[in-house]
Amino acid sequence: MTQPVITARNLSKSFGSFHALKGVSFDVPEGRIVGVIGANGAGKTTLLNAILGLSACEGELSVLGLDPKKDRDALMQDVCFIADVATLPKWMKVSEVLEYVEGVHPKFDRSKAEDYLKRTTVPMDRKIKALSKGMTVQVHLAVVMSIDAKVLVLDEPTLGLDIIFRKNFYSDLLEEYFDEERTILITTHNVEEIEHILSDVIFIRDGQIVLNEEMDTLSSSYIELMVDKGKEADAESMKPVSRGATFGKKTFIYKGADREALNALGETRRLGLADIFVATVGDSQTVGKE
Ligand SMILES: Nc1ncnc2c1ncn2[C@@H]1O[C@H](COP(=O)(O)OP(=O)(O)OP(=O)(O)O)[C@@H](O)[C@H]1O
Repeated sequence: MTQPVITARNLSKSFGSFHALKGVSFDVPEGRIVGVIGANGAGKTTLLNAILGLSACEGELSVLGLDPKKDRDALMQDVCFIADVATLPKWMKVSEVLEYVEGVHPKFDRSKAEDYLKRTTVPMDRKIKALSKGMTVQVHLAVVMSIDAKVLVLDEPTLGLDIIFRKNFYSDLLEEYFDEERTILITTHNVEEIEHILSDVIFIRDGQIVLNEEMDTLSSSYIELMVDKGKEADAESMKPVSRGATFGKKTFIYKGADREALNALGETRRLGLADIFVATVGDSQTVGKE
């Protein structure tokens, strides 16, 4: 078996007395697109920053066989990222940003970035400070998508972008950028927009991983049942993981239950990732429900 691209063992991070990551362990193999999903303040950015060597953590962490904190310069040859605060030098023109990245990054393909930007309304000769918020993100994404990296880390990459660009971005990411030699880690609160591209999902709550599963396994194991009147006791006996109500009927969510048996008790349906998150992580935490 090939080495995982990312290996984390018992990773912890504290800010003063506050524990933002509490003993997190996981592996990410090559060629996966992993969604890191969690509520506000759950620890997603803290985890991604550790992977990028931007902050020191306790525990063991290896990315492409390197220690991100000690070997950050070497790691950045093969790792690319966009943080939720997309910043670019405000005084530069868009064309100068591309020129600059071309000068400093040997794996940057300028013509590819220009092609991406041709599909937008971003003017090449405008200064970054004169772009709209969404346009700045578009420039940043065009740069990142044009670097031949092994690991791409995207922290809320589409914040501030319009819906059409967001859809196009994710389809470009899957169709044009991704291949089995690349690995992508992505966080977003718009879970519905990314669930179709994910191969794996990690749910984080209060600095801990509460679920780490392949997307296919996850979506096939959760079923929602809208219980027929009079069958509530039978539905309850099949041990739902969460309970709710819609249109005056009880709705129960099951993990790994026999769908045939559930069909006899009412209407069943598969759940989307946002609903699975709410069912497993809890109603007090919200994600993908904006
Ligand atoms: N530099 C810091 N100093 C103190 N506390 C911090 C610092 N950075 C993060 N935290 C705290 O750590 C926790 C996790 O923050 P983090 O940014 O990782 O959350 P997140 O899951 O990315 O949230 P969001 O979805 O809101 O971006 C939060 O409670 C946050 O306030």
